[in-house]
Amino acid sequence: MSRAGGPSFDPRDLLLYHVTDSQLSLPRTVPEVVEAAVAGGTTMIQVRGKTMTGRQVLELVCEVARRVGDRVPILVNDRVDVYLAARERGAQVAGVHVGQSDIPVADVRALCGPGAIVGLSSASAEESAAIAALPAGTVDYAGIGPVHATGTKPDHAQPLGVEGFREALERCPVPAVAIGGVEVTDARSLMKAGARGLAVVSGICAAEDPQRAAANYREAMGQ
Ligand SMILES: Cc1ncc(COP(=O)(O)OP(=O)(O)O)c(N)n1
Ligand SMILES: Cc1ncsc1CCOP(=O)(O)O
Ligand SMILES: [Mg+2]
Repeated sequence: MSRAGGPSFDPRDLLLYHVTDSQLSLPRTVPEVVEAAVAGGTTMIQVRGKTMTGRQVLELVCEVARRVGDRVPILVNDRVDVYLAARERGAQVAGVHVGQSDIPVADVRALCGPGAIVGLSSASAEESAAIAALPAGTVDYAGIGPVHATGTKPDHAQPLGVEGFREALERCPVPAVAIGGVEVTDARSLMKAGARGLAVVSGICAAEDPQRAAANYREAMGQ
């Protein structure tokens, strides 16, 4: 669907969605890891910096966008203000991902406009079903999880497992990625369950070779 104000969302971009983590990327920088991951087949990036200041996240988003913003969509985790400031600076940044406790997604859509890509987290069939009650075009995609327990998000909800993921996906009116402890060995079952893609933090940025890691996910997905 084409929307005024920016590029339209292509669900195929969800295929291998890398969410960044500065600590897990060490000793490499996030932009270094992102460049390697994109070379290996990552199709979308979310800059997530839970312990960083707004200023630090803004600088990071602009640097990541400068390096790969013309190749894959760059989203900002949580921070609508950072997204808007990055756009104001001319950075190629595509949207925002929020969760159930962040700024309500309808407000995110209103602030970012119709051209932004807006993602919402779901941790259950009920949260997925609630997306259908929102005005059409509010949410472009959902991040459903955690599939497995993960140390990357200490405050995560009860893990769904692949069967719980399938149930939450069945009620979801928008394309969805699986997130949370997703390893290469999960790729086939999650895609078979209907995931449009996999969202991965540590599996890519903590890997010795992030480019190879991204390529391994793509191979395991058969795409
Ligand atoms: C693709 C994707 N899905 C889910 C999340 C989790 O978002 P949220 O629940 O807001 O948690 P934080 O990431 O903000 O800790 C995500 N970031 N990306
Ligand atoms: C951001 C987020 N939301 C649910 S689980 C999670 C962290 C996923 O990280 P990892 O891929 O390292 O398990
Ligand atoms: Mg959040």
